[in-house]
Amino acid sequence: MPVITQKNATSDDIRLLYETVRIAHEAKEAGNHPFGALLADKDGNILIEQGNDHNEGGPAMHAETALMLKAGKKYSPEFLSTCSLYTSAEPCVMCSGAMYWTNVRRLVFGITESQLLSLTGSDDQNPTFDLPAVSVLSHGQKDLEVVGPVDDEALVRAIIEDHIGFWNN
Ligand SMILES: Nc1ccnc(=O)[nH]1
Repeated sequence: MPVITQKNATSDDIRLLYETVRIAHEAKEAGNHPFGALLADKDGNILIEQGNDHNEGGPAMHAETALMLKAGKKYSPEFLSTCSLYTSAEPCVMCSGAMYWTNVRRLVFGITESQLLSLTGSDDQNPTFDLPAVSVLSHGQKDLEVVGPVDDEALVRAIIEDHIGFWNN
């Protein structure tokens, strides 16, 4: 069985989650869904940024999956095992899978998928799952660290802001 460690966010994690809020906002301004993700190295340097890209890539082009596809092409699995995936909203089953296969071993997310579901409802464009990433990842074979949801009111408000009034539910 894999070891899934759940930890609290560090101040660096919070800083990088605010960056995902900015990326999500930029995605929304570009006509995509308000989701943002980034890959950071173990020192907290941003290596790749990626917003939701469904306009170009279709409905499966979630920010996290798009990010993992780029990361897996650019870096070795050994290096990626030392990196973290940061995302404004908890990755869905597809994106958790993309993280797993790309060999990124640390996940940091802001709000849960369940919280996201309460924002999107059954919107045609984003009929959100209600499945914790840990539930997916705990069925794999890799040891991973998961941080989230983050208990920081200001950050949660910042994440949610771009979703309010966005979804038809
Ligand atoms: N967590 C996410 C849900 C839906 N779309 C995304 O790009 N990301």
